[in-house]
Amino acid sequence: MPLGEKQGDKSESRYCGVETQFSNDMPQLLDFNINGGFDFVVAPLVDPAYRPSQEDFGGSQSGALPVAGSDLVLSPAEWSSRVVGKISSWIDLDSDDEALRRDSEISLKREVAWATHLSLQACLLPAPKGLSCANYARCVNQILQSTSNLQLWLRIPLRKHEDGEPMDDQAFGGAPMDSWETWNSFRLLCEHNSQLSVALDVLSSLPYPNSLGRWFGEPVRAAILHSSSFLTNARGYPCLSKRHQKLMMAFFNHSVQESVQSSYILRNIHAFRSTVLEAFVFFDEFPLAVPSCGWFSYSQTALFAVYFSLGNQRHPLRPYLDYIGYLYQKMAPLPQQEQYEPLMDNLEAQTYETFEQDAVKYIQVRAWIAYQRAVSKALFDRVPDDNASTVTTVLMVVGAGRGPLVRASLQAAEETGRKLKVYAVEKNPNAVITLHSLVKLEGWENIVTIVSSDMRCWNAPEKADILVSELLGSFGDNELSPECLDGAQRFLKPDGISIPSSYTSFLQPITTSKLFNDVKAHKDLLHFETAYVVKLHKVARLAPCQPVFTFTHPNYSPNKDNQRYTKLKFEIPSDTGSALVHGFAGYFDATLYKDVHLGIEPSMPTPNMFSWYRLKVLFFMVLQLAFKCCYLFVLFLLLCFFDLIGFPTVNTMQNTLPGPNFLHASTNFGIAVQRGHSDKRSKVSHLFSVENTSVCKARFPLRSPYLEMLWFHQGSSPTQVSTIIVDVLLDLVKNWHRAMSGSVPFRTCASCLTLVWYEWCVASPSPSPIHNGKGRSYWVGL
Ligand SMILES: C[S@@+](CC[C@H](N)C(=O)[O-])C[C@H]1O[C@@H](n2cnc3c(N)ncnc32)[C@H](O)[C@@H]1O
Repeated sequence: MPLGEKQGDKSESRYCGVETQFSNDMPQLLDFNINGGFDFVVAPLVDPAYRPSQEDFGGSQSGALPVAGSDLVLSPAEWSSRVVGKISSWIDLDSDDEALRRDSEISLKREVAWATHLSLQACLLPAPKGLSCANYARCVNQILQSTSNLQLWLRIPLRKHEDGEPMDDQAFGGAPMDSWETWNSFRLLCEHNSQLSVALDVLSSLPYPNSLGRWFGEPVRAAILHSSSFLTNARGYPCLSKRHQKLMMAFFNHSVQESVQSSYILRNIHAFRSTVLEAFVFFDEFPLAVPSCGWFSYSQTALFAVYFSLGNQRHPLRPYLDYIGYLYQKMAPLPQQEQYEPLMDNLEAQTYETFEQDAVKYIQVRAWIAYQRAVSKALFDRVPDDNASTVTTVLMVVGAGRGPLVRASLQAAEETGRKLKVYAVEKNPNAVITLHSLVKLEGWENIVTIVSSDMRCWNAPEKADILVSELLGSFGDNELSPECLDGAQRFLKPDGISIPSSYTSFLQPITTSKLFNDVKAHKDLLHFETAYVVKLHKVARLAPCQPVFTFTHPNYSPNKDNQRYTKLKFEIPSDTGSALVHGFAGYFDATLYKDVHLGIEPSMPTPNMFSWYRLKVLFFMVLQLAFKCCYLFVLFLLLCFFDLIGFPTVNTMQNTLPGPNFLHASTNFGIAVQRGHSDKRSKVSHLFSVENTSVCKARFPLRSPYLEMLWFHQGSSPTQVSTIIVDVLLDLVKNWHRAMSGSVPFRTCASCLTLVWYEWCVASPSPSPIHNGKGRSYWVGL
């Protein structure tokens, strides 16, 4: 039964399963639990008492696996939609016991092969038993290479040893202090395979919030809630602590799965029940199906009988299920915009393109309003009331596009009662056609002059009082606004006003397995060097944003230079633990004029603005309702008029570091960023990327995890693409050399570290690659 049907809810967080013991009667097992309200079972596929080595001593004469029924006992649809295979939990591939290790490997492979044969969607892998999981990961990686549809969920206890806490290394087989590190090692050894994800065991005590936050950037497919994590309320029903509730909500919101285990509740009712069932709450895409009827296996029958005798036909875990359903229902209804989010994750989908078009339109609507306010304020400052009817202000919209800023400027003039003369400068001839028809349509011929030209080479007939432009990218300057405006400011009066007057870019390190895997799927470096505009959703923001570059206009500095270099040091909260930086989120904030801002930097409250996310929500809600209720539309317009709705911001993932940019950030780290123009053909930089960081950490301790990044920006033409080059501190490079030259096997080394030399060629249309000796060489396309 889904936890709740919410309008527009397509999330994976609505389904709830139950972990069962081994039963050789799958139909009965399924029937009992589905009738009990669960959507699926997580069931062992093979008798846990079985060991492959028994066969050597005649333990199994048949050669067949002691499985939970043949493939024919359930329909293919039931196997696929109702059963998650639980791989034998005794498996320990890193055991010192040779026989156990060998049995483990054989069993793991056989059970997964059986699950594949049954067409299961997923299997739950047991948690790594100890600190070392290299052989386990190697074996899983091998399996993943030959499986295409099966998802493997690695069970990981949600625990991290905090300072001052007593050590409890017995739990989960002596798992390490920070289970995130176990997961990180494992997935790195499995090369970020997208079929490998996490099933988090949520225990009664939770790590600190910052360390919990790391999981939101990880592919958590299931959360397993243990009944021991529940409290009992005054009426005797199970409930969760505030912290657990908050975590659950966060999981729901991230479409992460949550799971609950039930030993506590069952033990309260009847001793043996604690070994019978464990409850899961899953948020997954298991389709609903009408379960077939059946009867119960011995243990299930016994359990059921006890319930009958208690006069209670409910599943013993039903109160827990109901409580989770209640929490889910308690969440605010999903905004309509959320329906589009999955589309936004996939930048290449046509549906995303369609949605993006709408979002862009809305962003523009909001921008125009902010621009109108900025122009109004500038007009008030420029022309005193007494001169309003006599002085004509010359305003140039440079990069006019299809005319929205021309319209915003004329509306500002009307609003302030100032006289305006507008030049609309646009280099795109197609947009100029639209501009001409707009001017004709609106009857602006006497006020607006259209100039079809590049602003940098246009000879203006007169100088402007106000220069209005919107050439900003999501990372501020990345669409070459500084270079264009520097070219245009020669036709701004010395005391003239530029709108925007300044803008700043921001960076923030993030963990985001999802986006990383999407980029990695392209299997080339080019995609790692691309900046993506995405809705950041499944990300862990590891440290607060930091400002990167600021540009101010007009810029009359004698040494005007758009090259920039800065170093950023990110402070990761001390209770976070280790973290993996997949990339950086980029943002901007622009001052249009005085207190009028446009921005998407999340932590900086921009006056009278909402985030893009919330505004997008507002837009879709209001627009749809407007068709139904005119007054709401009027309300929307009023809000716009009084600027109570701010400009929508676009959250952006700027994958600004080229290559797979990993940095094991168990301590704070920094990057250095340079922006600018280089015409030296001989300019060679080093790109250092650290992959498989835990291995890297173990073999080459990064004494100073400090990454230097040089960012060169093609400064001359907006039509040319800029490139980003990373330089790395020498000690990191030395580590790499040391690894290459000896002790470490090449393969391991190559998967850990990649050192690439770039040549950055401004002039050459086909830059020549520089060979880096033992490493790979790449082209840098400009
Ligand atoms: C981001 S769009 C903004 C368009 C419009 N102002 C709006 O708000 O919809 C930037 C516009 O500037 C134009 N543009 C960019 N560089 C230019 C240049 N050097 N000279 C003239 N127009 C330019 C582009 O063609 C594009 O139409």
